[in-house]
Amino acid sequence: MSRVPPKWPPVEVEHPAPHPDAPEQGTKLGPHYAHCFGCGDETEGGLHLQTECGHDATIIAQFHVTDAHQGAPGLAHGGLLACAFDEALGSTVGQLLRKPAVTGKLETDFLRPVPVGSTLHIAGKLDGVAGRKVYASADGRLDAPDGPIALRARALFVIVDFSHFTEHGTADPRDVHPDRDINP
Ligand SMILES: CCCCCCCCCCCC(=O)SCCNC(=O)CCNC(=O)[C@H](O)C(C)(C)COP(=O)(O)OP(=O)(O)OC[C@H]1O[C@@H](n2cnc3c(N)ncnc32)[C@H](O)[C@@H]1OP(=O)(O)O
Repeated sequence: MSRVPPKWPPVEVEHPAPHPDAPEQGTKLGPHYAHCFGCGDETEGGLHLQTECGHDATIIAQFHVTDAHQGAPGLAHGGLLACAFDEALGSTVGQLLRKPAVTGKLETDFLRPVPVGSTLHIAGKLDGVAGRKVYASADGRLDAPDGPIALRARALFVIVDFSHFTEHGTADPRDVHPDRDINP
């Protein structure tokens, strides 16, 4: 089976600089929402992704794989790994562009099994913007920032108005103000 990916990004894009308010390199980023399955600290069975701002406009996320994340005995479930990338890529878009966005498309290449007990080091970056479409990608390395690549993912995020979260979800409209026009 060919593993040659299609052209990425699939359309002509611009390469925006990170927003002036994007966090500086080394900044630890807490959960954007305590009940988020990907990063929340009040979700018992969640992924508890821990993210920080890396160098060269990257967002680095660490996912510690536990027994709660198994698919096959001793191995991480692929869907949960894809979820970790969704979260890491969403954080990359939100933190670097400071605009609310949702996942439109997520593609994941699973290159190596990810054992329980390992830590996946995910490095996300922006690949370009075309109107409301934001293209981002990430590599996930096993047990070290320079470990072997276990997964690769590419995603399209679509910039939305904050009302996306109040009309379709239960976000509080009072949370909207000019300094916090990002995902709730
Ligand atoms: C600090 C903060 C941290 C924040 C940290 C946040 C971390 C959160 C991480 C988790 C993120 C999630 O999981 S978000 C949850 C999962 N995702 C969702 O629930 C999204 C559900 N889908 C939708 O709501 C909608 O389909 C939208 C918003 C994606 C798009 O609808 P729309 O607003 O009507 O716009 P629409 O015209 O359809 O699409 C806009 C453009 O994108 C293109 N487009 C849309 N979807 C696709 C697609 N699958 N594949 C190709 N292209 C697509 C369209 O062709 C169009 O291109 P063109 O005509 O302009 O060329």
